[in-house]
Amino acid sequence: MPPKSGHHRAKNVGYDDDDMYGEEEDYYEEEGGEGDGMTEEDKEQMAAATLQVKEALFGDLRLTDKEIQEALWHYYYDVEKSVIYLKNKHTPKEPAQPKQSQKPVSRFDQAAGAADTGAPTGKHSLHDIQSTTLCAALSLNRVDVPYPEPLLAPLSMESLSTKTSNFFWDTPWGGIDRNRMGVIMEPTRLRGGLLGGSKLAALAAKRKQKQQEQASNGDGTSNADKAVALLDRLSVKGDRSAPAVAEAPKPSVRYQRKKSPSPKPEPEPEEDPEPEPVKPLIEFPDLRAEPSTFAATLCSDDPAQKRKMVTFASFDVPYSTQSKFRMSNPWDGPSPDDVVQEAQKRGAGRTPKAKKTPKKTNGEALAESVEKLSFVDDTPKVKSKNLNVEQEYAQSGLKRMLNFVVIGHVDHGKSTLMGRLLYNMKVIDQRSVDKLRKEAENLGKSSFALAWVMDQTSEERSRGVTVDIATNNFETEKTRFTILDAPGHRDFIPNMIAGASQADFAVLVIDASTNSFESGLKGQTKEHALLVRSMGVQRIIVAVNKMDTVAWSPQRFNEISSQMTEFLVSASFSPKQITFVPVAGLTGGNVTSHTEDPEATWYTGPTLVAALDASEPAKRPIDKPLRLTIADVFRGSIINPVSISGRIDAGNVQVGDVVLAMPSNQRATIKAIESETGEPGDWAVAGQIPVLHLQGIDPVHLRLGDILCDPTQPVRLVRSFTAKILAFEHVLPSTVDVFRGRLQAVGRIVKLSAVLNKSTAEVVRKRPRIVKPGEVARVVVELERELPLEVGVRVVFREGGKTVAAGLLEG
Ligand SMILES: Nc1nc2c(ncn2[C@@H]2O[C@H](COP(=O)(O)OP(=O)(O)OP(=O)(O)O)[C@@H](O)[C@H]2O)c(=O)[nH]1
Repeated sequence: MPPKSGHHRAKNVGYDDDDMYGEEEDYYEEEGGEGDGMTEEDKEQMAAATLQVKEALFGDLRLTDKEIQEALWHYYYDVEKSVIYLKNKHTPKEPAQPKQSQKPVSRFDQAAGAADTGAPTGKHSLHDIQSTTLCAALSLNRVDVPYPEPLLAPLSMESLSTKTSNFFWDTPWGGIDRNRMGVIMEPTRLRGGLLGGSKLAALAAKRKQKQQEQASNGDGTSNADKAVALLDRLSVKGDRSAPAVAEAPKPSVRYQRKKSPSPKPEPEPEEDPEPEPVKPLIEFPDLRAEPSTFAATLCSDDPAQKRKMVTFASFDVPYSTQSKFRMSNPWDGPSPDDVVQEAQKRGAGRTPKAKKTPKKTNGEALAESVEKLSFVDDTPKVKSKNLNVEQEYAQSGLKRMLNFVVIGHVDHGKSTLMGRLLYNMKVIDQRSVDKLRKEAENLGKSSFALAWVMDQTSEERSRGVTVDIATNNFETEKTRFTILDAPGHRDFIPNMIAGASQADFAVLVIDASTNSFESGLKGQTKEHALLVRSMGVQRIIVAVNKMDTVAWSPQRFNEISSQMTEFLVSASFSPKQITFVPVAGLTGGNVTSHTEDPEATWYTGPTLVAALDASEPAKRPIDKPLRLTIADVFRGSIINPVSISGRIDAGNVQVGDVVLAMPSNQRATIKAIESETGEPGDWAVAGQIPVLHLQGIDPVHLRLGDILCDPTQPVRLVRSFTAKILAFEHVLPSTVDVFRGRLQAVGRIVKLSAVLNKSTAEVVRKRPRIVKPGEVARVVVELERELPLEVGVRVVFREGGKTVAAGLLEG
């Protein structure tokens, strides 16, 4: 007998036979000692219990002590249970009742009965469906698995024929096509595991077989009890004290152990715990839908089944059901591309037939006509008056016209001086000057008020420097002047060059205040002077400015004059063409009238305006072919969509003339002409800077620096040229930026031909390796792109932000 400790433990929990077997086996091996294993206490307890059982039987049964003790051992000295057991076992049995249904039916028998008959006994319920469906879904086998109580609710015959789809007949998706319903395939072979091929299943099968044999032998009375006992063993027992009226002694393999001396109970039928898997005993109603193609393909081992399902569930794509689709061969006939190409071939050479235009709505017609209107150039053709412009100019009695460029180092007072000039010449009124002064004061730049007469952009005003050429006009009694105010900052030298290229003469402004003149010499004072000379400017007026800051010192004035004369003469200016005027642009001294400052009485020379007026204009090549350098392009005006302004270098123009823009090589007609002062006119001549309103040309073909020329004698586009240059820096064969007015291109000095005499232009030295600053030389230049250049035009070479040389194109 096992010791008590193991006894209690085994009774507290109901285990599966498999579990108990292994567990107990280990246990006995540990305990396996000699003798019956009963302690003295056990023996006493057994003897007392045996007496009690005998008393309880009252001699009803003649039983040996061994039989009684066997029962007591089995029921752990429980006298009551042992008595019941013994009575049941040894009381003669009555013949089996023919109506088993009248007997209390255990739950196991309910399930077993269902398996036997294949017919459920109760009503169809949701649980039925769920249980059977669940079983099918999980185990994929039909086995006699003990179900939880709710799942064993009786099934009706009706449910047998019930399909899963019928159950969902009232759901929104109940009418789904059969071939679109999900299917679970039953595997073709049994799987192992608890629900498929466990010992439990085998045991149940064996028991069922035994029951059938007993029933056939007429011994079916204890089937139900045994079934219940089996069920009880399969569930956890929470209450051992509950009466077990029909409970049979629990069959246990432990008593069959070799070493156990205890009396052996009756041999149980479950001798063979590992029977072969047998056919499932419970046949559940077949609620499965047909497997889907996917499931059949994936799960089924049966190729025939797979084929069947594929055939069953395959369906045509929608449009393939149309006979037209089925019958047609997409490769019949030519491809769409072939059709198009064939049609194009046939249509080649034929005049296209007028398309049948669909009838338009009023709105569409209106929109179309408006669109047409916008593209129709309704500008009337400009007719030329065929004037003799040279004769017109001679007879016009116009004042002579002079353009001058204002140059000098940054902040030496150029714009202020010009502002004062314009103010004194009544070009701008006091109100305008007051307004500018106020604005300048607000920005803390009150001293710049007069400069703002010329510097009109916000950038120029906020930075206090001139950026681009500013133009303005004024007149004296005999001359109409155009001012070209150039920026003094070295960053804007290309703009200064553009201004210088339009000028007849130059006004060089020098700050007379201490150190400013000297610093200017190192800066742009000399560079500007050299540049304008190189651009063909011969006359120069030097305005020694800010004389108020040096108390109109004649010494300072003379000092500056002498130094600058020396330099300018060295730069090829004729002394006769150089004029010095002491001025104060801010206060207006000597600008248009002599200053009243007593310290300035020593100066008796001309005022600035007088010096300007004393200038002689260069000879105007009015009779030459037209050459106009574009200085500005305007677009967007409704009346005049495209306009340009620029100096006429040579020739003349009149309204109705056709001009050629180079290098774009586009023609345009002159629609109207305005003078520098905005007065309309019929013609303009060389030396003037008119505004020309053009038609018949897109503004994209017009850029700053381009040339408008006579279409019959156009300017040449060149890639290589020879020039006579004045060197400002050492000149070597190298890459340079070539400027022609505002036109610019990258070029390379490929050859130093000769160093020339400055006055006579005779060759001094052939093929020099280098040209020194101040020397005049002949060089050959090649350009990266074509520029409109011809003999006599001025070019400037710059390198690394510095002007290295400037000169005249020779060929
Ligand atoms: N005292 C005094 N200051 C002057 C005179 N002329 C100009 N200034 C001042 O000099 C500063 C520069 O004057 P601007 O006219 O802007 O000089 P700028 O040469 O035109 O300068 P950029 O165009 O940028 O090269 C301003 O503050 C002027 O008020 C002058 O005659 N006397």
